[in-house]
Order: sequence, then C-alpha cells, then structure tokens
Amino acid sequence: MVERTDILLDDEKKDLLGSTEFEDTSTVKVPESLIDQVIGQDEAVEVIRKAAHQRRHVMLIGSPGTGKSMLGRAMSELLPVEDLQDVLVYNNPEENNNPKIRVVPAGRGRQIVDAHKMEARKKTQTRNMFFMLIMMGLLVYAYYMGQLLFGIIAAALIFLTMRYLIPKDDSMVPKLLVDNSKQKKAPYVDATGAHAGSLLGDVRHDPFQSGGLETPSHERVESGAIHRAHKGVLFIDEVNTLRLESQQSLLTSLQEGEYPITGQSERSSGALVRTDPVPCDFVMIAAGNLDAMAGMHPALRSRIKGYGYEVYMRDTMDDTLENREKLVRFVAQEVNRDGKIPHFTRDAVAEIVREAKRRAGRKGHLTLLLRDLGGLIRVAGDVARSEGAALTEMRHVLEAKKMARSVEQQLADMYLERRKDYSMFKNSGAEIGRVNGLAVVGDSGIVLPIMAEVTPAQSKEEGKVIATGRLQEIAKEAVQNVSALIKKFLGEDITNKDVHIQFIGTYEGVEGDSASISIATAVISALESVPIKQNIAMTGSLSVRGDVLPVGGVTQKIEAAAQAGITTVLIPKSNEGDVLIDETFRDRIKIIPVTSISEVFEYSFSGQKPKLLEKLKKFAAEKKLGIVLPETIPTPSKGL
Ligand SMILES: Nc1ncnc2c1ncn2[C@@H]1O[C@H](COP(=O)(O)OP(=O)(O)OP(=O)(O)O)[C@@H](O)[C@H]1O
Repeated sequence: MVERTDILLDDEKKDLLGSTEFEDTSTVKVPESLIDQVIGQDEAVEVIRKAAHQRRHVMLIGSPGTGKSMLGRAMSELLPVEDLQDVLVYNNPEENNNPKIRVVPAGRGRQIVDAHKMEARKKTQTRNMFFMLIMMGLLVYAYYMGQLLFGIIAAALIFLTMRYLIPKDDSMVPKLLVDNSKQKKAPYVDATGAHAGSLLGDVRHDPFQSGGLETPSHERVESGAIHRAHKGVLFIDEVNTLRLESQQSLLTSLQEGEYPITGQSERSSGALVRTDPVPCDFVMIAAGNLDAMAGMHPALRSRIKGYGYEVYMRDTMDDTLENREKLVRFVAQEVNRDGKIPHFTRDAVAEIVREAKRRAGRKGHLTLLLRDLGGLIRVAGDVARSEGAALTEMRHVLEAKKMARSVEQQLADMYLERRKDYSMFKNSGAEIGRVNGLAVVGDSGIVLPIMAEVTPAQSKEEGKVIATGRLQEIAKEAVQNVSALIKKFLGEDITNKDVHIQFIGTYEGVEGDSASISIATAVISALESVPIKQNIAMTGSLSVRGDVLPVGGVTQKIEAAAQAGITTVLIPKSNEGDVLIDETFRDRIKIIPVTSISEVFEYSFSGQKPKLLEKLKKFAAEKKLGIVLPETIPTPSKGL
C-alpha cells in the first residue's frame, strides 16, 4: 500500500504554463468578438453560431457562471444589425383605447417623432400668438377706455388659462416604443425574473381618465422585454421562475412573432387599453439548471425542442496545455473587462491555473465555473492595486484566495469554530463507534462526525437501523445498503439489535453516499467494541462487494480535515489524482488512498482486534465480497 503525501506535487513542479510565451497578460491577444472569448464551451459556441444564422431558440442548461449569459450577448453580436426596426405607437382618434402601431427601419422612428413634435410645437406657437394678440388688443382697448387695471386682470386671466388649462395638442405625436437608433448590434435583453409587465409590456394607470385632462392612452403604453428584443436576443435565466401565465404568453409571442400590449393590472385604467399587435420577433435563450428545465411550462419546452437547440454547459474542461493557454487568455480578458486592475505576471497566472485545477475537483480537469474564477482574478487585482503594484503577482493571488471566501466557506469555518467550542469533533485518542467522516457544504469541506450505537431491538420482530441527522434520499439509501452489508460481513445475526447512526451537527443536511465507509466503520466498531482512531478522517463510497468507490470534493474534504487538526485522511484510491490541496495544508496531513473496506479498518481501528480478524477471515474465505485480507491486521504505521 502506498502512502502518498506528494500527490500532484510532481505536476506542480513542472511549469504549469508549458512553453506559452508571455511575460505578463498585457501582451496576450484577446479576440474582439465576444463569441471568440468564450472558453471551454465549444459545443455551445457552435450551437449559438448555428442558431444565430438560422434564428433558432436555444436552451442552455448548466451550472451558474459557466458563460450562459455571455453566450446570449455573443449571439446578439452575430445577428444582422441591418434588420433592426423601430416601433412607434400612435393615438387612435376613433378608438382611444386601441392605439395603433407602426414599424419603421431603425433610426427612422426618432425622426418621425421629432417631425411630429415640431409640428405640434408650431401649432402651439400659432395658438399662443393668437392669444397674445387678444391680450394686447384687450390692454390697448382698456387703456383707451381708462380701465387699465381691469385690462391687466383680464389679460392675466387669459394668460393663465392659456398656460395651464388648455392642454398642449400633442396627442398626435407618436411615442417611440422601441428605439434602435443607437444600436450598433442587435439588441440583447435580459428578462430574468421579469414580472408580467416588464416582460410583456404594460399600460400605465391614468388617474384623470376623462374631462380633457387625461393622458392619451398611447402615451401610457410601455414596451416589454419581448418587444425591445425584436430582431435580437431575449435571454431568460431560471425560466421556471416566471409565472405560468407569463410563460404561456411568452410562448404565444414566440409563435406569433407579435404581441399586443395591454395593462397588466386588472384594476388599473391601463387594462382597458390594448394596442394593435407589436412585433417581437426575437431569438430566445432560455437558461438555467436542470431544475429550471423541470419547472418549465411543457409547451414552452417542447417549442424550444422542436424549433431550436438544447445544450448542456460543461463544468470542467480537460487539463491540456491548450486549455491552460485559454485560461491565460481568460485572465487577460477579465483584466481588460475590469479596466482598473493591473495585468498578471506569468507566476500569478500559473497560480490561477492551479486554482482552476483545484476547483475542478476532478483528475486531469480545469474548472469552467469561470465567473467565480473571474471573481478571484478581480480580488487579486484589487489587492495589487491597493498596494500600488504595477502588475498582479502570485502573492496577490494567494492573498486573494484567503479573502475571496464564498459564503459556504465562511459557513464551514463558522461550523468548525462552533464544533471546536463544544468539542464536537476530536482529533486524538481512540473511541468506540465514532468516526470522523467528511462532507462538502457548497464548495467547502467539513468534518462530519458519525456515531454508531448498538442496542437490543425495541421491536420484538426485528432490529432496525435508525439514522438521524437530516439525511436526505441518497444518504438514507446509503445507510440501508451499508447496514445490509455489515450484517453479511459480520456473518452474525444482528436482527435482534437496533443500530443507531447519528450524523452530528448536520444543520445543513446530509446528501450523497460518500459517508458510507465511515458509517460501516462506525457500526462495526460499535458492534465489535473496537476503538477507532480519532486522528483519522475518511471519505469514500462503499460497494456491496466491500470496494471503496470514488466520491466528489476530496480536496476540500482533506483541507477541512487538516484544518480540524486531523493528521491522516483515507480517500478512495480512484480519487488519488483529484487531490490538489493548498500548500498551507500539505505538511499537516497524510493522505492514504484505499481500495477496500478492510484497508479502512486496518488504518482506522486501534489496538488488537482478534475477534474481528477472525470474522473477516471467515468472510473472505467464503469469497462473498472479494476482500483481500492481510495475514494479520498489522500495527498501523508510524503517525497513525
Ligand atoms: N465560458 C466562459 N468563457 C469566458 N468567460 C466566462 C465563461 N463563463 C463565464 N465567464 C465569465 O464570467 C462572467 C459571468 O458569466 P455568465 O454571466 O455568462 O454566467 P452564467 O452562466 O450566465 O451564470 P448565471 O446563470 O448565474 O447567470 C462572464 O461575463 C465572463 O466574464
């Protein structure tokens, strides 16, 4: 069995950036178009290009921060700008509540409105001139009649009437509903979380609904996101969060390519108004995670399926030199986009690449959760800037890593503190039925103590497995599977016993089966009264044959164990390559990859275990589970 403390160290000794030539990121070439800046999502990029050409809708499903909205913006750059149009809404003198719609080429709308305004202004000026002449005549007449005071009062009254009571006649001036005059590319409209009004358009309420003081209804019409996205891209993240009625209306607008605007609030005077259909010929990008897809209106989903593309965004990309070079470009892109932070030195970029490997949590991969990585780049740049440094260096990135902790990491630290306060976990000595398991909360690891206790069965018929600690589906199943295995494993009838398994301090709930080797160890320890070393923590999934299978988040788990003062951690051998622990922890923890549950026992049980060994041998002899056993359970090696 190999003990590894140097996992991935060899790899780090190599230059992470290979022969990529650059001194700092200021010399790295960044492509101009947004679509060429997208990293690691080749399939999505190809689909977006195709969909832009064919004007098809796209559904992008995947983790947040992988570039979904970036692809939406990129698509808008690919759509032809010549097709853009302006939309005007006009008063309808015959039916005030049914404003008329006119579509003109982009830029023309503003000219039309200006021309109408000019005309209305001229009309008002002529009218004002007329009133002025009357006032002057009145004053002259009053002067000659010796009634100047009366004349002044009358003129003032005429002036006030003209100024405040006679409304300006601009009811014929259309309103520019969609203005594309300044657009250099097709519009990109983000309608994430939009309520009905902002998505589909609205008509404002008018408190003065009659008597000549009312605002003409066409002036109260407001465009919706679907109209502003006409000939462009409508991006909706978490499409399932839109109300079902809104999704239904969205579907209608997709099918028709036009959608009238009406007041969305039933009790408002706006609800009486309904315009002619307003064009909304957009390409939709619906984004979200798998839940979003499940919660989506089925008809809307099938429309996208039938008339568009669906892509699953990737979370990681292969760790090749070519992809590392793309990350170099990513750093340059993010620095340029920020505009304030200094460029990165080669070493600083190497540290970012290392972090991308670490965050991938998978052997031979680099993370594509690039928004988060971009966050780290900005914090590092800010640290450098606050020091007045000309370039962002590696030490700034290391400093930023300490500062840019996610809420989950902060939460994990809080739990750690709390557990320390109440001595909830141990890192020395040995104890029966108690294991330091490991789990991941968000993107942070935590030590998750698991206790097992065996008591005579409460029910007469059969003993039960009782697991507590807010276990969710998969975790519950894991507990059941492990207990079945243990019964088989020990070859002992434990049907007359209740096995209590408690996950301690799991306020955040437990999901997954990565604690199954810990559960097995805790239960067997409790059944056989063999103490477990508390300086050891472990993670791994257990097959029904007794093999230790891979789990997720090993790096974070190992770091959490080290932070809790644990000195040895057992991980599945197949996860060996995924380990990329932070330098600060490297000397503090020994990592032992294991392949079978017997190895787990070998390392974690303390003292002599003749009875257990006997059982294991018998068990192996029956070859039920294919476990290879040592001749004797050895005294564990130094430091364990
Ligand atoms: N694949 C990528 N290539 C280059 N940059 C990326 C990529 N993914 C994310 N980024 C960077 O992260 C930023 C945020 O990403 P974006 O908003 O597109 O993610 P998203 O998938 O839409 O997330 P959410 O679903 O949370 O909105 C981008 O503006 C860009 O700077």
